[in-house]
Amino acid sequence: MMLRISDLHAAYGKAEVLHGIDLEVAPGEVVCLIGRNGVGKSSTMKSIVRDQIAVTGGEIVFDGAPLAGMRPHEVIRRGVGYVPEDRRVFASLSVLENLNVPRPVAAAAGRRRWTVDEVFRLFPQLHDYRHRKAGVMSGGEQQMLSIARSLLTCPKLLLLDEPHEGLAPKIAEEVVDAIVALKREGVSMIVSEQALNTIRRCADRVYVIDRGMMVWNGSVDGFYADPEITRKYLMVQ
Ligand SMILES: Nc1ncnc2c1ncn2[C@@H]1O[C@H](COP(=O)(O)OP(=O)(O)OP(=O)(O)O)[C@@H](O)[C@H]1O
Repeated sequence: MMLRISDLHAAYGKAEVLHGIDLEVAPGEVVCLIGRNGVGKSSTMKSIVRDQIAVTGGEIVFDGAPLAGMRPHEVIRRGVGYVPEDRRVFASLSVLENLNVPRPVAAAAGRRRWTVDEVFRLFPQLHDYRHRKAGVMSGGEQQMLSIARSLLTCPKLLLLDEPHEGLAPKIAEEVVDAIVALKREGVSMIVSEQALNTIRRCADRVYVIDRGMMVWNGSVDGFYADPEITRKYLMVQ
């Protein structure tokens, strides 16, 4: 397994928000994590990269090694790319300057190496806008930039937190195109979503989370075959 999360508990201060999450990602697999607003999708990703949240129980093993006790930059250096929901591009820097922020990663065994030229090939629009300040670009362009920047850390596993949020359908489709292209390159991914429509084209398996617990997992087809799952865990009640 590329990633194995077992019985994960995590908290903000004293408030536990994850109550025993299990999740696995095989090499090259795209797993979709879905659930309503506030159920713990972002918290699950933050727990993997040790970002702002305290892991209070359970285990996360990435690429054969437990991540316990690591700082965020160490997790990223080991090969986890993280594209947070708020994208965190540097608004006053140009596209090119944003892409020069990650320190170049030395080629490591089993890791696909990405260069700025290659990410421009994946996102030609970013090349056209390379001298433009990130702050004036659209949400979709900023999303592409955030993904492009994380690729420069040469991840084996990419965490995309609601990459389609707030994007027009056409732009959201372009993000899915990029996910499909990355999948072809062998990058494993966890993509969080509030609904499954945009991810249908690229997900291998689905995990449904509700109030800090994993309530269902299975194939994309299995998910669609059971409308009760959507009714129970995804519709606004
Ligand atoms: N920094 C924080 N401090 C305290 N509580 C938080 C913090 N961030 C999130 N929470 C709480 O943790 C729970 C899970 O939130 P999380 O952001 O993981 O949900 P989500 O499924 O990703 O939803 P969203 O669509 O809002 O991103 C929520 O109850 C939320 O209010």
